[in-house]
Amino acid sequence: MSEPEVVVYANPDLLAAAVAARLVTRLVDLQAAKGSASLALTGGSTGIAVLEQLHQSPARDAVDWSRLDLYWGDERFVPADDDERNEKQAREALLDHVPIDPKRVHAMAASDGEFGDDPDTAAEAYARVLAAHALPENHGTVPGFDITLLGLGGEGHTASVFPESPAVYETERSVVAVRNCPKPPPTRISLTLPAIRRSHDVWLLTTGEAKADAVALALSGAGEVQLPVAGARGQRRTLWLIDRAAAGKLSHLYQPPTA
Ligand SMILES: O=C1O[C@H](COP(=O)(O)O)[C@@H](O)[C@H](O)[C@H]1O
Repeated sequence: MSEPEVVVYANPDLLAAAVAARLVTRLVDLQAAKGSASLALTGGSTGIAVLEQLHQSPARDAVDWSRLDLYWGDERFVPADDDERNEKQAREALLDHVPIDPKRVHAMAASDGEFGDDPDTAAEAYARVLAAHALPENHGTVPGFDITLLGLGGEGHTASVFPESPAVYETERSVVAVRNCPKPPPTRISLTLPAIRRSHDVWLLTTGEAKADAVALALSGAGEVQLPVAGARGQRRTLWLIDRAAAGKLSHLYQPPTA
């Protein structure tokens, strides 16, 4: 498992543009090296801002979108056309604007979808999707995503794994239903921390002073039960890509150079 590395950007706009550029470079390199790439998307303000930046960037055409598998780290369990849905936001920000192969877009079910209004059934179905795409070298039932993008909450949740919730104790399942979330909407589907940790790279994206305590705690050895984001690590690389405000309670070593 990799140790966290931190990159601090001066402001949220710069962060979104720089992460979009980093994504293009990494996806192009992966596709050149092995033909295709896999990316797990996040919801949340910073993750969606990155997708919007990618949409605006001419460099997006360097990616072969037809050779990309897309997954989600979590989903709000609402109807398909609900504006809260992470998939809907990602489609509007980017996916509707690039020539992606629809068969390679692996979204979690909506509450009015084929599994009905039962998040447990929808979570089990997504676990089966993951298992079907796991390769022998993944040694299990989860694909080793090349890149997993994650956000975090001020209380330390990541994906939809909240502090002290049943999901944070899950060690067997790759995907779980989550109920009674402190952040609305209350019902969600989420990858578990063990599934996230199968990723090659985990990129944690966040901005703003409201996240500064969680960032500082996660990077100073907090436990994942109290602060789930502390348990989000990649096998190859764990990158914290944050703005100056979110880095406000870290040591000066993490601060960007002053202009
Ligand atoms: O609800 C969610 O929130 C988190 C963080 O969102 P942010 O707007 O505070 O950046 C996100 O990581 C997660 O995917 C999403 O479902």
